Amino acid sequence: MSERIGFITRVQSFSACHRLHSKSLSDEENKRIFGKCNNPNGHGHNYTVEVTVRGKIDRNTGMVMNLTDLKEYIEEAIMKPLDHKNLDLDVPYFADVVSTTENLSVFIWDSMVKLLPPDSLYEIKIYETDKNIVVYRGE
Ligand SMILES: Nc1nc2c(c(=O)[nH]1)N=C([C@H](O)[C@H](O)COP(=O)(O)OP(=O)(O)OP(=O)(O)O)CN2
Ligand SMILES: [Zn+2]
Repeated sequence: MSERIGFITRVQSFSACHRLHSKSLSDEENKRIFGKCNNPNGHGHNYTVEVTVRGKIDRNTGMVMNLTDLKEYIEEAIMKPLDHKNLDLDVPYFADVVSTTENLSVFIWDSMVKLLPPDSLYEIKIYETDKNIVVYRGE
């Protein structure tokens, strides 16, 4: 039988607060562009992240990857740096990067890719709210 390619996804939720504010824009521009999300004292989200890994379904184990290993990588790359944090103040990456969900997806991609086997990370999908969803595939 030829090799089969599978996709596995693990879902993880975390809570964090942030403020959408760009240091390269004036206060007026920040207020105009980001509106209520530019509130000086920030606001919070219960984020849900889907991490999808692509790979060969191993003939011996029947797995693309052991989901128990994926769970540990997610703990390192997502939960430890982000859960119950102020993204802008607690995560050095966001000191000069606006903490939009697009940029958060890039941060998570860059963190996950360091832990996973080469070329295995397929997609990071983040639900910032029930209605606001961002997908990043490393491009
Ligand atoms: N392209 C992006 N636009 C916005 C982002 C983002 O990350 N990328 N983020 C925000 C705010 O941080 C915030 O998430 C918006 O929340 P809110 O408007 O409350 O969310 P909903 O649209 O789901 O709420 P409803 O008011 O119920 O529609 C803004 N833009
Ligand atoms: Zn927000």
